[in-house]
Amino acid sequence: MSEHEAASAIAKRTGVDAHDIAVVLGSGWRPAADVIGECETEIPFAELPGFTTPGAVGHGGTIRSLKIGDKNVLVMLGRTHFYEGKGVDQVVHNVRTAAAAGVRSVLLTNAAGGLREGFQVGQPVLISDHLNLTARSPIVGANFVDLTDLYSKRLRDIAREIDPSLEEGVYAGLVGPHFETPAEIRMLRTLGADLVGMSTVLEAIAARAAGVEVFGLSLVTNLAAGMTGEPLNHEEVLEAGRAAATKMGSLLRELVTRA
Ligand SMILES: O=P(O)(O)O[C@@H]1C[C@H](O)[C@@H](CO)O1
Ligand SMILES: Nc1nc2[nH]cnc2c(=O)[nH]1
Repeated sequence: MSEHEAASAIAKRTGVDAHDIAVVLGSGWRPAADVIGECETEIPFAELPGFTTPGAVGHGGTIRSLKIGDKNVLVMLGRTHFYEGKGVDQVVHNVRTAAAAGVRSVLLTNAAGGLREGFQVGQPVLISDHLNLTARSPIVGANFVDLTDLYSKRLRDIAREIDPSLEEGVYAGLVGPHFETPAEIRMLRTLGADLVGMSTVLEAIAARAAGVEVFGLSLVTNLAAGMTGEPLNHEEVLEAGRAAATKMGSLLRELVTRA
């Protein structure tokens, strides 16, 4: 199924011909959806061409259309991850659909492990750049897409106007679904990563290829493997997301308003 079929289905179901901004909510971010704005139309992924219900717990599996100020906003509660084995095109169908629906900017959020000393659980971090360690690309063929300033400085500056305490970091996108070993976290730190996750990088590349401005925001839901000596688990990730939902939802709402 093409993204154009999904975009026309969204236009038909929402009555909105073109949306301006899309927000993708990662693990544990679902409670932030209600804070971002009042839902006008909600569509289960399963009812949209080419979408599948997310396999990861904590991913809502619906798309909401709402208005924030004069902007028509798509909020995607959940995503497909590459580790689900459905291929790269399935992972990036969300942002391709958003682009086909007319959005100019996509705000990608995720739950991530914190690698940098001083990062705390519950801390949001602006993604300044990424390391794509999936060994994959959503782009096929000799289309040499430029990725400089992939994570829009314009939107990062607006986010810092909203919350000057926001720090920036480099996000390492791995396949997962296993968490990293302590040795891999030491390697990633040597490679310059500040955050580690299992999403976002392929979506960001696909959005850039579609000419859509990209913003990325990680919520540090745990310190990366080996930093505390404690084991990692997904429930801890979801709990940190729930605890930060109101703050994260408010930040995203204000960012959409000013974007
Ligand atoms: O969609 P995101 O990247 O927030 O999901 C993260 C990565 C894994 O899917 C899961 C691990 O807890 O959370
Ligand atoms: N790869 C990875 N993804 C995460 N998502 C939330 N925490 C983590 C983590 O520690 N590692």
